[in-house]
Amino acid sequence: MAAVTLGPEGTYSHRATSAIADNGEIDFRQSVTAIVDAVAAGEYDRGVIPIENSIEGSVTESLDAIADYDVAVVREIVTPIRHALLAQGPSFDTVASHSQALAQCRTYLEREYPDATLEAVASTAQGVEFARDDPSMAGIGHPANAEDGVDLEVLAEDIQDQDSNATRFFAIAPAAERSTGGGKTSLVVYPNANYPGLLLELLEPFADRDINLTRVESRPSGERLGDYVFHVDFEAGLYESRTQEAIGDLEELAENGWVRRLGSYDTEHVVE
Ligand SMILES: O=C(O)C(=O)C[C@]1(C(=O)O)C=C[C@@H](O)C=C1
Repeated sequence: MAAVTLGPEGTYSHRATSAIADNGEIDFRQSVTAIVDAVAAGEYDRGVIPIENSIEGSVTESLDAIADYDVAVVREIVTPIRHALLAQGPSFDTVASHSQALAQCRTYLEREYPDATLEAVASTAQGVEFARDDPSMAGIGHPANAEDGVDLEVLAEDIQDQDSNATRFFAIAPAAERSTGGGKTSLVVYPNANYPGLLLELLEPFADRDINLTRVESRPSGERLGDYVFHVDFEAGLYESRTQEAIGDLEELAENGWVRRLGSYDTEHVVE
């Protein structure tokens, strides 16, 4: 199975992909949108993208990409994120990492390196590559990146603001692989309407059928200010009649917009 994820080698996305790629080939892209684009075009069987972090919240580029492209979500992968600070030595003036990782280590960086310049780069592993090439830079990423090629020093481990730091990834597939089986389902709803009580009406079909929502996130539709697309995740499969009924209600409410079924899936917890 050929899979694609955020590169270069050694990102957390790469680690999550290894857990589902069955020793198949893994290729890399520099952005989430490029990954979703490649899977939608049928170039890969699977793509793995970060969706949500327990400290920093949504990875908004991922939410927008799965709303914009026709792909299926076939699995969710939850993995702990334990960051290390890696450099050639203790004298550096710039810390480079993915914006999510820099934000997850905000308290540590403000306390220990208040004068360092923070540089957001495409991924954690990319930041570590910069540190490998340049003694004035440090990177934040998984500690295993220190051993790859020229050794880097692990200056500190477990520098994330919360010990329980975890990120949720989606495994995506070409749209034809959308499944109705699984314990969870994700939808994207664009009501294209704005009136008092709209959000309440969108949630009632789930409450009425005893379906537990696990996440509701709004993203700007891009059409006009104050107009939103809603990402809704819940604990039921598309195969269930209560889910089909709830989606039927949503489709009536969104008669001027659309409801996209991303698919049903199960969760995998990856600890390493
Ligand atoms: O840069 C990486 O290593 C990634 O896989 C991206 C990413 C993210 O976008 O959230 C994944 C997990 C961590 O939360 C930090 C960064």
